[in-house]
Amino acid sequence: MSDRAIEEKIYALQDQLNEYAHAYYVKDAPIITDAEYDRLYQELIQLEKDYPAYIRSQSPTQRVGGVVLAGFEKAVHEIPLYSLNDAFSKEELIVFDQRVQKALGHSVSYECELKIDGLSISLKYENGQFVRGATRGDGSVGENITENLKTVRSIPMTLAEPISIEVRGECYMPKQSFQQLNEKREEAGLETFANPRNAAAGSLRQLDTKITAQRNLSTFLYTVAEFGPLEVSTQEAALQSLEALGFKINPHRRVCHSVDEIWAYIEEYHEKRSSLPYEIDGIVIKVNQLALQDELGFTVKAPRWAIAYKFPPEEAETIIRDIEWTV
Ligand SMILES: NC(=O)c1cc2c(=O)c3cc(F)ccc3oc2nc1N
Repeated sequence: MSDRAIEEKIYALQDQLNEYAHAYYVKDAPIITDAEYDRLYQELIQLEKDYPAYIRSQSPTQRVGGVVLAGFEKAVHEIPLYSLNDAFSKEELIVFDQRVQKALGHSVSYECELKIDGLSISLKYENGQFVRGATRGDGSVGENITENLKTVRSIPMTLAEPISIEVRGECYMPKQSFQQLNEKREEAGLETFANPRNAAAGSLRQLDTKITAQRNLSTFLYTVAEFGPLEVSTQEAALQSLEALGFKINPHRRVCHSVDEIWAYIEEYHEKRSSLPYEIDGIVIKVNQLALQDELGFTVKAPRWAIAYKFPPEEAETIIRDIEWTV
């Protein structure tokens, strides 16, 4: 075969395996069997060994890590990552809604999303290529964990469009992976992680990225640092654009038009919480229209156009149930 033909064969195989991985890790909808994927993957491993010149950074073989870092560099966030104000009752949501309506002079619709209990991350792309990944840190300066995030299979190395954009979201460890990891650590006499969030944080802070690669981390992206590159006018449309670009977006979101609708959504997912394959600690409620978000702006530490409703801690509910029982 000519060099040109070999190059084309290897690039085509890399692209094909990336498409299968996207279906599996981002869409949760595999299109071929694991055995078929492994067979093609082994074929690519052999071809890249024979022709290393054709190993591209976005090849699926580069997801397994292997870089051992000396430490993490600082990563400056040009656009700060804010935190959310919290609400713990329906009454506090009513106050939030009234404050929004008063500031805008009219009622608004809200995008409600599950509040994933993971680690905030920021992903930077230039002309469609992944160039930097960072933790939130203090909101202005985080840690550069690009090499670790390259091993997170749901994070695309190449976007569907060659745009330059910075997206933000949550990196998390699925509950099942968390249980399996702790079982292994227990057997090895290692300290176990307290919860999936700590396990995800510990996995992203590994200096040996081969270890990160084995932790089965995943992501849900939920916002862009600035909406310029996307021609969208609502949070819902922004999420659909991020999905079209190749990001993993949480499907359990809902546009609500009143606090009662928001509260119905909260009760529904408080019920469903234990059946989800990942931890959530509440619900995030955002003004859906992006122009209205801009009008409301931010306080020193948080957006005025969003609030996080936090579920009551589970153990508290157990105690209350026990007390009722003894009466
Ligand atoms: N954990 C989450 O699942 C989640 C977190 C945030 C934020 O922290 C957040 C912070 C802001 F300043 C603005 C919007 C946000 O939207 C968010 N949306 C989410 N779904």
